[in-house]
Parts: sequence; structure tokens; C-alpha cells
Amino acid sequence: MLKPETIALMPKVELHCHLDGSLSLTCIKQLANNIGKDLNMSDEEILKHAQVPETTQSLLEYLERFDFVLPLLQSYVNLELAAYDVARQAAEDNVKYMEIRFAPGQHLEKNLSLEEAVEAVIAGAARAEEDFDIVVNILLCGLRQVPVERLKKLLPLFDEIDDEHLVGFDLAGDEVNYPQVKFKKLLEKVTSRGVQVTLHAGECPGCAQNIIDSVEMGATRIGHGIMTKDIPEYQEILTKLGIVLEMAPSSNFQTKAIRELSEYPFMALYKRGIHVTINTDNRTVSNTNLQKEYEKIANWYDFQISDFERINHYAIDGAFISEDEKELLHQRFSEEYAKIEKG
Ligand SMILES: O=c1[nH]cnc2c1ncn2[C@@H]1O[C@H](CO)[C@@H](O)[C@H]1O
Ligand SMILES: [Zn+2]
Repeated sequence: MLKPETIALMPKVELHCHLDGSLSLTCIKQLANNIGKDLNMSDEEILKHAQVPETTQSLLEYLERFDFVLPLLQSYVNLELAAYDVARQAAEDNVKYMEIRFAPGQHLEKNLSLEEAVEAVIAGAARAEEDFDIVVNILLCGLRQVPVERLKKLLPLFDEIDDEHLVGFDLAGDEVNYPQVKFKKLLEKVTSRGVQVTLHAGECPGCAQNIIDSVEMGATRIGHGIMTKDIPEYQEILTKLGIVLEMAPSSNFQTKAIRELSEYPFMALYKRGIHVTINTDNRTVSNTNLQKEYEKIANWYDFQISDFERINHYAIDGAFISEDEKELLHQRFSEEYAKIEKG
């Protein structure tokens, strides 16, 4: 079994990480302080509000935890700090390339415009790139439970914001009540602009259809995709198309997508040749980091260095970057993993 120290040395790619679900305790306190809000809580109490309890029974209950931090993320300064904070934590996990996602529409309660919210997050990402050995890109989430007419307002941002950090689109939120088909037209508009798409799909019991619908609607990556576990035809399609599954072990158990380790399809899908990847989803809400997620996979499946290397190459292939950037990352990762193998 791999030692935690070995896992720590591995360079990593993280494709699936939510801004609002991943703020460090220090950052949460700083954000509150910045807006003159006295949280009036011990550190322990803050974490109790921000993290999911073990008793969480569903995806919708999991999503309730975001209500605690969102009021703190309503200014340019705080969104910039938040993005920087998440990238800093990822750099500590030895992440070399990451994509941070957030839903701009959730940050307009004070005076921010959609553009300003996105610009703030991009600015935090860019500052982190200067301070750490990491490249950070940004994805915009539309929340499924928001009326499609409002989600459409996100689309012009991809033209208006002329910045290379803005690289893709996602649908997040309530997958239980809002299936993918509802967003067919919206997604046509997104893909026709040349924007790359990854979609949360197959994260709740009975939601498998969303996985295949996502692929048909142009997603090259799927957030979680757990419910493909019982459907060999879907697995065949994912394998054939090289679709990347962004899995997040802790989150997948907390949302009750999975209840028993024996049901968790990570290893079976990996063995079938599906391009699985490991992600945190939400560092704070899920009380995790990428090191812990890798340790889980190493412990459960006796995953080896070469296996972790392989899934990181899958992640690079799925990343929303240019072919040249992918090639550089592939080379760098091959060299660094070879060194780790040698010990
Ligand atoms: O695992 C997930 N499934 C679906 N939606 C999620 C998940 N984690 C976070 N969000 C949603 O995405 C929003 C933007 O970051 C969060 O506010 C949360 O509502
Ligand atoms: Zn997610």
C-alpha cells in the first residue's frame, strides 16, 4: 500500500472543485471580517456549519451546506480572496493544473454584476498562479433549479470576458428534480459558441439517464457519473468516446450516491478503461483535500503509482486547455512520476 508521503510527492490535476464549497477556515473568517460580519462562533462551530454531517441523507441535503458561506461571497474583494485561497490549498496538494467552478448568479446579492463576479474569481486565480506552481482555470456553473431564462444570461460572459482563464461551462445543483433534457436548448447555445462542457450527471439514484443525455448534448466530461455503475451499455459508450468521469470519493458517499464501498464503481470503471479521475468536489463541505481522496483510493484498491499516473494523464487529456498545454503537462507528469517510481 502506498505511503501518504509518496502520494504527497505526486503531481496532480484537479478538474472538479467548487469555489464556494472549498474555503479554508482562515479564509471564511477573513471574508466575514472584510464585510464587518461577526460570525460569533468558535472555529469548531464554523466548521460545523460549513461541513456536511455524517447523517446527510441525499444530494439535496448536501447542497444545503452552501447556504452558510454564500452570504460572505458577495463582493469583488471576497471572491478574489476565495479563488486565491482555493488555489493555494490545491497547490499544497501538489496540484499543478486545476479548474475551479462556481455559479456567478449566486454572488449578486449586493452590487456585483455577473461580469464583475467572474472577473473577481479570475483575478484571484491569476494571483495564485503568480505565487504558486499551479495553473488555474475557471468554469461557470448554471444551477439547474434556476429558470433557464436566467441561465441564458451566463452565455454572453464567454464573449464579453476576454480572458484565457475562462474555459468552460457546467450544470450543477438539484439533479433530483431537474433532469438534463430540460437544458438541451441552453446547452446547444453553449456548445455552438465553442465553449467546452462538463456536466454534473448520474449523482443521485435514478439519475443515470442524465449521463448519456449529457454526452449527447456535447459534454466531454461528466461530474461524478456514479450511476453508470449498473449500466454496461453506458460504460461502453463512455469508454469508446474517452469521456472523463470526475469522481470525488468522499462527496460520492456523503451525497448517498453510494452507501457501501462494494457499490463504489471507481475500480470497475477504471478496469474497463473508462477515464476516471479523482477530485475533491468541495474541500470544506466534504471535509477533505486531494491528498485524502488519493489516500482513500490507494487504501481501497491498492492503487499504485503507475495507476495514479495514468488517471492524471486522463485528467490532462480532459482538461479544457490547448493541445500544446496538454503536451507540456503530459511530459512534466511522465518525468515526475518516473522519478517517484525510482524512489
Ligand atoms: O456535488 C455537487 N452536485 C451538484 N451541485 C453541487 C455539488 N457541489 C456543489 N454544487 C453546487 O454548485 C454550486 C456552485 O459551486 C454550489 O453552490 C452548489 O449548490
Ligand atoms: Zn460538483
